[in-house]
Amino acid sequence: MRAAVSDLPLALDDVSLTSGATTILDRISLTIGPGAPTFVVGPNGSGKTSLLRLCMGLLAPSRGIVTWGGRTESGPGRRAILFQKPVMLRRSAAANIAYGLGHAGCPRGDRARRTQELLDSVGLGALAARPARRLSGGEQQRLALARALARQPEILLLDEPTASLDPAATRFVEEIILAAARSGTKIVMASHDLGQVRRLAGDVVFLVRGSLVEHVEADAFLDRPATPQAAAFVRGDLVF
Ligand SMILES: Nc1ncnc2c1ncn2[C@@H]1O[C@H](COP(=O)(O)OP(=O)(O)OP(=O)(O)O)[C@@H](O)[C@H]1O
Repeated sequence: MRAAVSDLPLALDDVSLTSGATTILDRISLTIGPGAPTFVVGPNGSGKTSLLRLCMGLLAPSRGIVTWGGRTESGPGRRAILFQKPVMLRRSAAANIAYGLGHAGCPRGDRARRTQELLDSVGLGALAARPARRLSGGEQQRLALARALARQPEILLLDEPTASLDPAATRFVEEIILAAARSGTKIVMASHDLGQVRRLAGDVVFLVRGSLVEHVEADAFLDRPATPQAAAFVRGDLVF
């Protein structure tokens, strides 16, 4: 199922995104390589979702270029993206996964077995027949992760996947994300949650009002922020 070419490194070179007179992202240069999860962090409206959409190839920059493994083509490649509120098909949990597998080119004869494996891997093996839309928020997020992982992405972009989950559900989702990272999937994840940054992140991309303020190791960001904005954000002060 995997293509031979790599989408890594994912690089933004002097990238801006504008809409009319509004600058959403302002001249960002950034290289994301393989390894531990990269976290995109910043206040509301700082451009995290827009950056993830650019990284997926869902948006084209207004200026600059985005490259995947040195290539500018923005086809679906080896990437998957998961939004905060996943959209489930009006079918069973299993059918949602099977649909993802079909899209990924999984042979029909292998789909039932792979579906069960993926459901088991996110703790939903017993809920295969449950209509997906009747699952709890945390279960739906786990199902969405399994559906995204069905495509065996090289890069998995996650937009605040635990934002509306309680601590137990958050922990479950974090474990799935870590397992994916350990098995070689590059995670690029937007989050507001500094505890989550400490638990999961390798490096941090810190945005304020569409500008890249810091791109550093997570420990450095949390313990030795180099800019006043990052220091204020880490302290929990309001950053505009
Ligand atoms: N198509 C668009 N047209 C105009 N402005 C937009 C568009 N998309 C996003 N914006 C604006 O760009 C800014 C960044 O939005 P974005 O959703 O990327 O930020 P975010 O950091 O993900 O925010 P949040 O943390 O609230 O989800 C916001 O002020 C938003 O209103």
